[in-house]
Amino acid sequence: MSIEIANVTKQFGSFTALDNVNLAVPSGELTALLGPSGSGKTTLLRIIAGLETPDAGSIRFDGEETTDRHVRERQVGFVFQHYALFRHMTVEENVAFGLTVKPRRERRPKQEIRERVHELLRLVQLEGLAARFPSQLSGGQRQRVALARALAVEPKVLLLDEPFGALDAKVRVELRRWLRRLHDEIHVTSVFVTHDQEEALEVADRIVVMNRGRIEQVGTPAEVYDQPANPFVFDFLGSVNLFHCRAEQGQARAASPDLPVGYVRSHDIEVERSQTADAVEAQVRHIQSVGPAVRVELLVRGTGKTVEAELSRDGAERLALSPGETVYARPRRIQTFVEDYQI
Ligand SMILES: Nc1ncnc2c1ncn2[C@@H]1O[C@H](COP(=O)(O)OP(=O)(O)OP(=O)(O)O)[C@@H](O)[C@H]1O
Repeated sequence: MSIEIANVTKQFGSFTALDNVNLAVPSGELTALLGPSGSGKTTLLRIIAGLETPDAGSIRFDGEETTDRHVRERQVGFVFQHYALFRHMTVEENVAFGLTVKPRRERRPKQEIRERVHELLRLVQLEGLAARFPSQLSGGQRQRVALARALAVEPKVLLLDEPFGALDAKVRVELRRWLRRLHDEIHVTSVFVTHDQEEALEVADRIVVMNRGRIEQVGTPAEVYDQPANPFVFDFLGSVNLFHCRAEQGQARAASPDLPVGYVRSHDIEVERSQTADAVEAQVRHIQSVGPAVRVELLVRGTGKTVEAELSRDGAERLALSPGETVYARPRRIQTFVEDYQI
């Protein structure tokens, strides 16, 4: 089921939460709505769900006008950050819930519901835990139950609002990989809200970058990361360092304060012991190991500005840097934008 969002605007009092948003969500894809807090991601998801009505614009499911349809008729499944499982029900009963509360004429026979629930528990890899209560599960297991419950009613669209937001970092990473594999199996059109760039880059087929109620860019993870449409997207998707330089086919040329500002990712800064044409002189301020990488904070000579280079452990060992030393920072890959933007 495809979703088309056309000219959607939503105000809360005088505050514009969504400002003329247009978006096409292709059928069967996993789309991430990514943006900082307050950018309108949840509001857009709730409008797709039918939990919120837009002030203007329309929502179509497979080309069919859905804007005034009740949430129940839209056939959407939800998973929220805080697993809203029924505490007094077992895992099996939780997953079966949507099927057992259907009107009698639509309800399937008990045995069929049981089979469907067990099929779903197999899918979310929780078959052995059917008889447990939510309090006897880990956070990650609860979210998988919530997902199985959402899928039980065979939704046409699956909506997930920060589904792993309340989990610790390691479980988050495991679950997002698992969600990606699950989506590859079931292919239900899914929209996923997150403010975590890494999560969006790793999980989604397509990323919608939002900012202040507007869409800044829509693209594949590689497109938004490698070809950001503007400085906001560049900034939101990773580290930013500003260099005064001229970009020639992505290569930095010279470094003088009179040249325009270019945007460089930390891992695209080369630290060298000797001066080259496109490098700036800098002093090592701080060196920090972060897992497999080493971050080096550099004070650029004559500007008072700092940049951060991210080196591999091997690279850092070869350089054997110490704080206070003079080095040369050379941007390998540089992005410039016509529009002026202050970070
Ligand atoms: N019911 C409401 N009444 C008033 N303002 C609201 C309401 N719902 C959302 N807002 C405001 O609209 C803006 C967008 O909110 P929304 O929840 O869509 O953002 P978000 O991008 O999902 O943020 P977060 O990542 O923090 O959840 C926020 O500034 C929020 O305070």
